[in-house]
Amino acid sequence: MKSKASAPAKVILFGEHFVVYGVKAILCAINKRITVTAETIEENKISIKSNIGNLELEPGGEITEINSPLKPFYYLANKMIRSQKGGIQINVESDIPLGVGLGSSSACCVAGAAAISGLFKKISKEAILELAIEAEKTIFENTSGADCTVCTYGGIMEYDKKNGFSKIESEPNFHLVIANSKIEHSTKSVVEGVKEFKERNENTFSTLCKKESKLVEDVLELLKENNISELGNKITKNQEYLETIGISNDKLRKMVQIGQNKSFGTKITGAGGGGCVFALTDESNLEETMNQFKDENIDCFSVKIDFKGLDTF
Ligand SMILES: Nc1ncnc2c1ncn2[C@@H]1O[C@H](COP(=O)(O)OP(=O)(O)O)[C@@H](O)[C@H]1O
Ligand SMILES: C[C@@](O)(CCOP(=O)(O)O)CC(=O)O
Repeated sequence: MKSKASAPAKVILFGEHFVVYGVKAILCAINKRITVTAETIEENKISIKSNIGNLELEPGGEITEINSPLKPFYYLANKMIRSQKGGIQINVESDIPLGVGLGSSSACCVAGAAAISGLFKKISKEAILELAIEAEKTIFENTSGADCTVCTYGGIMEYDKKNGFSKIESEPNFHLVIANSKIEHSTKSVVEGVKEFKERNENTFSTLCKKESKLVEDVLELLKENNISELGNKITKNQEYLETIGISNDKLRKMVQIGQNKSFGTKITGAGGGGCVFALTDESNLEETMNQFKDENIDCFSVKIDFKGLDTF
């Protein structure tokens, strides 16, 4: 028996960090994917193969004792296999760069949850999402669940901690150029740095939260109108707020400047401190924007919104 699923990467378009303090963020899924194939096997083992390494263990192991980036897959396989005889072989194929804020971990957990559960029974998307969030918590306990949600449902969504997510139904036709600083970041430590900034600058931070909230409300209107150039101005504004809270650095600032030359607006996406920036473009300035990064030897690629989300085969 074989089961296969794939899930997309994601970008935070607006509101990272402020979302931690209750402000609404806007995220979208992008057309880079992780595909997971699961197969039942006769041997009593869980075997995981990926481009980042392999893991082979018997079922029934203690999850807290496993020290491997492939732990979420083991968690899922172990949970689904229960008392059944035999084992599971899992194969992971990815075109999402890892550890740079594009949600490779969430895509793994969502595709993994769907492929592995699919070996035993058909479950709803809601149930797959729930399983995926449980699996993601084995590597990042404090996940808000926003990343797994957008990987599951695809498209663009607004998200806040209190009300959860709500899909944005407009389908803006933009391209994002993603440029990778190749500096891996630790979301946890960057988030801690922002907390320290907040404690030292309570008034400034509270003003920024209000400004970000207003910006996000404006963006929701602009998305309905598909007003790309004005959306670009909001991206530039959002980047200023991210600079103020100290999550940028020389390399990211340089990359933002390069993106600004030809795109409608460029900003950091995700935690910052490293990771990626994205530049908003359409057909008219996509190539020129890509060339700006390439001329400076910065790794970049273009993506579109993925409206499909989780796909099962
Ligand atoms: N190709 C892959 N194969 C197996 N696991 C992967 C792969 N890509 C990502 N992962 C999982 O996701 C983790 C990276 O997640 P994280 O550091 O949060 O970065 P990101 O911002 O890309 O989600 C890895 O440690 C691993 O657990
Ligand atoms: C900084 C933050 O807003 C986003 C982090 O994004 P990422 O892990 O870099 O994809 C933290 C969070 O929302 O939990």
